[in-house]
Amino acid sequence: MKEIIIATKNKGKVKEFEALLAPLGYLVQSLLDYPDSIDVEETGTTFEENAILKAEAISTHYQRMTIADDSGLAIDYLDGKPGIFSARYAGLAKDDQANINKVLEDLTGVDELESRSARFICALALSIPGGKTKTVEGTCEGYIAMKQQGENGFGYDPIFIVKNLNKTMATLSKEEKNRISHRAEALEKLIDIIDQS
Ligand SMILES: O=c1[nH]c(=O)c2ncn([C@@H]3O[C@H](COP(=O)(O)OP(=O)(O)OP(=O)(O)O)[C@@H](O)[C@H]3O)c2[nH]1
Ligand SMILES: [Mg+2]
Repeated sequence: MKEIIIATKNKGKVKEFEALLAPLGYLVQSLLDYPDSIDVEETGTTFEENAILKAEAISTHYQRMTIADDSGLAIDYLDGKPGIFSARYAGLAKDDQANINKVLEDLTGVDELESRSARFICALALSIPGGKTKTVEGTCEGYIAMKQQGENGFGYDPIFIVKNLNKTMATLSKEEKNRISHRAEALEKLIDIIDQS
Protein backbone atom coordinates (compact mmCIF):
# COMPACT_ATOMS: atom_id res chain seq x y z
CA MET A 1 0.00 0.00 0.00
CA LYS A 2 1.35 3.44 -0.96
CA GLU A 3 1.15 5.78 2.04
CA ILE A 4 0.64 9.50 1.70
CA ILE A 5 0.04 12.34 4.18
CA ILE A 6 -2.31 15.16 3.23
CA ALA A 7 -1.01 18.20 5.13
CA THR A 8 -4.41 19.56 6.10
CA LYS A 9 -6.71 19.83 9.09
CA ASN A 10 -9.73 20.58 6.89
CA LYS A 11 -12.20 17.65 7.16
CA GLY A 12 -13.88 18.55 3.85
CA LYS A 13 -10.59 18.35 1.99
CA VAL A 14 -9.62 15.08 3.73
CA LYS A 15 -12.86 13.37 2.64
CA GLU A 16 -12.31 14.44 -0.97
CA PHE A 17 -8.68 13.29 -1.04
CA GLU A 18 -9.67 9.92 0.47
CA ALA A 19 -12.39 9.40 -2.12
CA LEU A 20 -10.03 10.32 -4.96
CA LEU A 21 -6.89 8.48 -3.79
CA ALA A 22 -8.16 5.30 -2.09
CA PRO A 23 -9.34 3.75 -5.40
CA LEU A 24 -5.79 4.28 -6.73
CA GLY A 25 -4.36 2.20 -3.88
CA TYR A 26 -3.20 5.00 -1.57
CA LEU A 27 -3.52 4.85 2.20
CA VAL A 28 -4.42 8.44 3.02
CA GLN A 29 -3.53 10.06 6.32
CA SER A 30 -4.03 13.69 7.28
CA LEU A 31 -3.11 16.02 10.13
CA LEU A 32 -6.40 14.97 11.75
CA ASP A 33 -4.54 11.69 12.47
CA TYR A 34 -1.71 13.74 14.05
CA PRO A 35 -3.50 16.17 16.39
CA ASP A 36 -0.20 17.29 17.94
CA SER A 37 1.36 18.08 14.58
CA ILE A 38 3.30 21.29 13.99
CA ASP A 39 1.37 24.38 12.89
CA VAL A 40 2.49 25.79 9.55
CA GLU A 41 1.76 29.47 9.01
CA GLU A 42 0.40 30.42 5.60
CA THR A 43 2.73 33.37 4.99
CA GLY A 44 2.93 33.02 1.19
CA THR A 45 1.39 35.47 -1.26
CA THR A 46 0.00 32.83 -3.64
CA PHE A 47 -1.85 29.51 -3.33
CA GLU A 48 1.23 27.79 -4.74
CA GLU A 49 3.61 29.33 -2.18
CA ASN A 50 1.35 28.35 0.70
CA ALA A 51 0.96 24.79 -0.60
CA ILE A 52 4.76 24.46 -0.83
CA LEU A 53 5.21 25.79 2.73
CA LYS A 54 2.72 23.27 4.14
CA ALA A 55 3.96 20.27 2.10
CA GLU A 56 7.65 20.79 2.81
CA ALA A 57 7.20 21.43 6.54
CA ILE A 58 5.13 18.27 7.03
CA SER A 59 7.21 15.98 4.79
CA THR A 60 10.37 17.12 6.60
CA HIS A 61 8.76 16.64 10.01
CA TYR A 62 7.44 13.12 9.35
CA GLN A 63 9.93 12.08 6.62
CA ARG A 64 7.02 10.94 4.45
CA MET A 65 5.57 11.69 1.05
CA THR A 66 3.20 14.63 1.58
CA ILE A 67 0.64 16.52 -0.46
CA ALA A 68 -0.56 19.96 0.69
CA ASP A 69 -3.55 21.81 -0.70
CA ASP A 70 -3.95 25.55 -0.63
CA SER A 71 -7.18 26.62 -2.22
CA GLY A 72 -9.88 29.24 -2.29
CA LEU A 73 -12.45 31.27 -4.12
CA ALA A 74 -11.59 34.16 -6.46
CA ILE A 75 -14.48 36.52 -7.30
CA ASP A 76 -13.94 38.78 -10.32
CA TYR A 77 -16.16 41.62 -9.03
CA LEU A 78 -14.03 41.69 -5.83
CA ASP A 79 -10.73 41.70 -7.79
CA GLY A 80 -9.98 38.10 -6.88
CA LYS A 81 -10.99 38.22 -3.23
CA PRO A 82 -11.24 36.32 -0.90
CA GLY A 83 -8.42 34.44 -2.68
CA ILE A 84 -5.73 33.07 -0.37
CA PHE A 85 -7.70 34.46 2.57
CA SER A 86 -10.79 32.34 1.79
CA ALA A 87 -10.66 30.26 4.98
CA ARG A 88 -10.38 33.34 7.22
CA TYR A 89 -12.38 35.90 5.16
CA ALA A 90 -14.84 36.73 7.95
CA GLY A 91 -12.29 36.31 10.74
CA LEU A 92 -9.78 33.89 12.17
CA ALA A 93 -12.48 31.49 13.40
CA LYS A 94 -12.70 29.84 9.93
CA ASP A 95 -16.49 29.91 10.11
CA ASP A 96 -17.93 28.71 6.75
CA GLN A 97 -21.35 30.32 7.32
CA ALA A 98 -19.82 33.67 8.34
CA ASN A 99 -17.62 33.56 5.21
CA ILE A 100 -20.66 32.87 3.00
CA ASN A 101 -22.60 35.71 4.60
CA LYS A 102 -19.71 38.12 4.02
CA VAL A 103 -19.42 37.23 0.33
CA LEU A 104 -23.19 37.60 -0.22
CA GLU A 105 -23.05 40.97 1.54
CA ASP A 106 -20.07 42.10 -0.56
CA LEU A 107 -22.10 41.36 -3.70
CA THR A 108 -25.25 43.17 -2.58
CA GLY A 109 -26.68 45.08 -5.56
CA VAL A 110 -24.75 42.99 -8.10
CA ASP A 111 -27.82 41.40 -9.64
CA GLU A 112 -26.65 39.97 -13.00
CA LEU A 113 -25.25 36.45 -12.67
CA GLU A 114 -22.64 37.28 -15.35
CA SER A 115 -21.26 39.99 -13.03
CA ARG A 116 -20.93 37.48 -10.20
CA SER A 117 -18.39 35.26 -12.00
CA ALA A 118 -15.86 33.43 -9.86
CA ARG A 119 -13.63 30.40 -9.74
CA PHE A 120 -12.31 27.95 -7.24
CA ILE A 121 -8.54 27.51 -7.41
CA CYS A 122 -6.60 24.63 -5.89
CA ALA A 123 -2.80 24.49 -5.74
CA LEU A 124 -1.27 21.20 -4.71
CA ALA A 125 2.34 20.69 -3.70
CA LEU A 126 3.96 17.26 -3.52
CA SER A 127 7.01 16.97 -1.30
CA ILE A 128 9.05 13.78 -1.03
CA PRO A 129 11.88 13.76 1.57
CA GLY A 130 15.13 14.51 -0.24
CA GLY A 131 13.31 15.30 -3.50
CA LYS A 132 12.34 18.44 -5.38
CA THR A 133 8.85 19.77 -4.60
CA LYS A 134 6.37 19.65 -7.49
CA THR A 135 3.27 21.82 -7.85
CA VAL A 136 0.11 21.78 -9.96
CA GLU A 137 -3.08 23.84 -10.11
CA GLY A 138 -6.71 23.13 -10.90
CA THR A 139 -9.65 25.50 -11.35
CA CYS A 140 -13.42 25.31 -11.51
CA GLU A 141 -15.39 28.15 -13.12
CA GLY A 142 -18.74 29.41 -11.90
CA TYR A 143 -20.86 32.16 -10.38
CA ILE A 144 -21.82 33.29 -6.89
CA ALA A 145 -25.49 32.48 -6.29
CA MET A 146 -27.93 35.09 -4.94
CA LYS A 147 -28.64 32.79 -2.00
CA GLN A 148 -27.23 29.58 -0.67
CA GLN A 149 -28.51 26.17 -1.68
CA GLY A 150 -27.52 22.60 -0.79
CA GLU A 151 -25.96 20.83 2.16
CA ASN A 152 -23.09 18.85 0.65
CA GLY A 153 -19.41 19.72 0.45
CA PHE A 154 -17.85 22.45 2.59
CA GLY A 155 -16.75 26.08 2.59
CA TYR A 156 -18.41 28.18 -0.09
CA ASP A 157 -20.00 25.22 -1.92
CA PRO A 158 -23.59 26.34 -1.07
CA ILE A 159 -23.13 29.65 -2.95
CA PHE A 160 -20.96 28.46 -5.84
CA ILE A 161 -22.95 27.77 -9.03
CA VAL A 162 -20.90 25.50 -11.27
CA LYS A 163 -20.74 26.84 -14.84
CA ASN A 164 -22.54 24.50 -17.31
CA LEU A 165 -24.27 22.55 -14.50
CA ASN A 166 -26.24 25.60 -13.31
CA LYS A 167 -26.54 24.34 -9.75
CA THR A 168 -24.54 24.96 -6.62
CA MET A 169 -21.63 22.74 -5.72
CA ALA A 170 -23.38 21.88 -2.44
CA THR A 171 -26.25 20.23 -4.36
CA LEU A 172 -23.87 17.83 -6.13
CA SER A 173 -23.16 14.36 -4.76
CA LYS A 174 -19.58 13.81 -3.64
CA GLU A 175 -18.96 11.72 -6.76
CA GLU A 176 -20.24 14.55 -8.98
CA LYS A 177 -18.10 17.15 -7.20
CA ASN A 178 -15.05 14.90 -7.47
CA ARG A 179 -15.53 14.67 -11.24
CA ILE A 180 -15.48 18.43 -11.86
CA SER A 181 -13.80 20.17 -8.94
CA HIS A 182 -10.64 22.30 -8.90
CA ARG A 183 -9.17 19.77 -6.42
CA ALA A 184 -9.94 16.77 -8.65
CA GLU A 185 -8.42 18.54 -11.68
CA ALA A 186 -5.23 19.40 -9.78
CA LEU A 187 -4.94 15.92 -8.27
CA GLU A 188 -5.29 14.28 -11.68
CA LYS A 189 -2.27 16.30 -12.86
CA LEU A 190 -0.33 15.39 -9.71
CA ILE A 191 -1.03 11.67 -10.07
CA ASP A 192 0.46 11.81 -13.57
CA ILE A 193 3.62 13.34 -12.06
CA ILE A 194 3.80 10.73 -9.27
CA ASP A 195 3.36 7.92 -11.81
CA GLN A 196 6.21 9.30 -13.95
CA SER A 197 8.62 9.74 -11.03
O1 LIG B 1 -16.79 25.69 -1.10
C1 LIG B 1 -15.63 25.34 -1.16
N1 LIG B 1 -15.34 24.20 -1.84
C2 LIG B 1 -14.09 23.76 -2.03
O2 LIG B 1 -13.87 22.71 -2.66
C3 LIG B 1 -13.06 24.55 -1.45
N2 LIG B 1 -11.75 24.45 -1.46
C4 LIG B 1 -11.30 25.48 -0.73
N3 LIG B 1 -12.32 26.25 -0.29
C5 LIG B 1 -12.26 27.44 0.57
O3 LIG B 1 -10.95 27.88 0.65
C6 LIG B 1 -10.42 27.63 1.97
C7 LIG B 1 -9.09 26.97 1.85
O4 LIG B 1 -8.12 27.56 2.69
P1 LIG B 1 -6.83 26.71 2.99
O5 LIG B 1 -6.36 26.11 1.71
O6 LIG B 1 -5.90 27.48 3.81
O7 LIG B 1 -7.42 25.48 3.84
P2 LIG B 1 -7.83 25.38 5.37
O8 LIG B 1 -7.21 26.51 6.16
O9 LIG B 1 -9.30 25.21 5.46
O10 LIG B 1 -7.12 23.99 5.79
P3 LIG B 1 -5.54 23.63 5.69
O11 LIG B 1 -5.41 22.73 4.50
O12 LIG B 1 -4.76 24.90 5.50
O13 LIG B 1 -5.22 22.93 6.98
C8 LIG B 1 -11.41 26.69 2.62
O14 LIG B 1 -11.41 26.79 4.03
C9 LIG B 1 -12.71 27.10 1.98
O15 LIG B 1 -13.20 28.25 2.60
C10 LIG B 1 -13.41 25.70 -0.73
N4 LIG B 1 -14.67 26.07 -0.56
MG1 LIG C 1 -5.25 27.00 5.85
